[in-house]
Amino acid sequence: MQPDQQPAQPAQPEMNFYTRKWVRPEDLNANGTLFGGSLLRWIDEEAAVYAIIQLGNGRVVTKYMSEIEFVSSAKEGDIVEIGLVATRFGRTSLTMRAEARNLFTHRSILTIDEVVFVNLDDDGNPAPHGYTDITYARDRVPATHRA
Ligand SMILES: CCCCCCCCCCCCCCCC(=O)SCCNC(=O)CCNC(=O)[C@H](O)C(C)(C)COP(=O)(O)OP(=O)(O)OC[C@H]1O[C@@H](n2cnc3c(N)ncnc32)[C@H](O)[C@@H]1OP(=O)(O)O
Repeated sequence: MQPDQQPAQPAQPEMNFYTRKWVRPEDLNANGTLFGGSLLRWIDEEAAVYAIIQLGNGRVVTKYMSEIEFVSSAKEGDIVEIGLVATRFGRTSLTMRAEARNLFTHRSILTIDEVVFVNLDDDGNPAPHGYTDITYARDRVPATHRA
């Protein structure tokens, strides 16, 4: 390697935007734009499904969300895309990064650097999940939810 060359950085896993939500009248705030509570509910649900698929356990709970800044909004009839990517597999937790963006304007609506879910046992206590990396298959879907 030449002295002025930087070592290659490990590739960051790409964020996938699987979910699209149509902004309905009931999702609006008094300003006539997307109600933040609706968006956070969609993100929490999406993160729960993502965590279940990654950790192979239907019993996961939201533990922590880092700072949230709404940088733009959406209006009635817009489509909001929600993206997630796992950034850290802990012992009992999974940390994800989330982004919501407006499909029509391509503008980011918000990003959340850390959304932490905890894997629970049958008694509701944190339990080791045993995973260290992202699956792109459906191989960890809990047996109770497999066809
Ligand atoms: C395909 C199949 C579909 C199936 C079908 C789908 C249905 C899809 C339905 C979706 C539906 C929506 C579902 C939404 C999910 C809720 O809305 S859950 C409701 C809101 N959340 C709660 O009620 C949780 C309340 N909190 C608790 O019960 C306890 O705090 C917990 C979670 C049991 C953890 O207890 P604790 O004493 O903090 O445990 P502790 O061992 O200290 O920490 C556990 C882990 O959390 C981490 N942690 C603790 N504190 C923090 C913190 N402040 N920040 C970051 N990490 C932390 C620790 O570092 C540790 O991680 P690891 O190092 O082990 O990896």
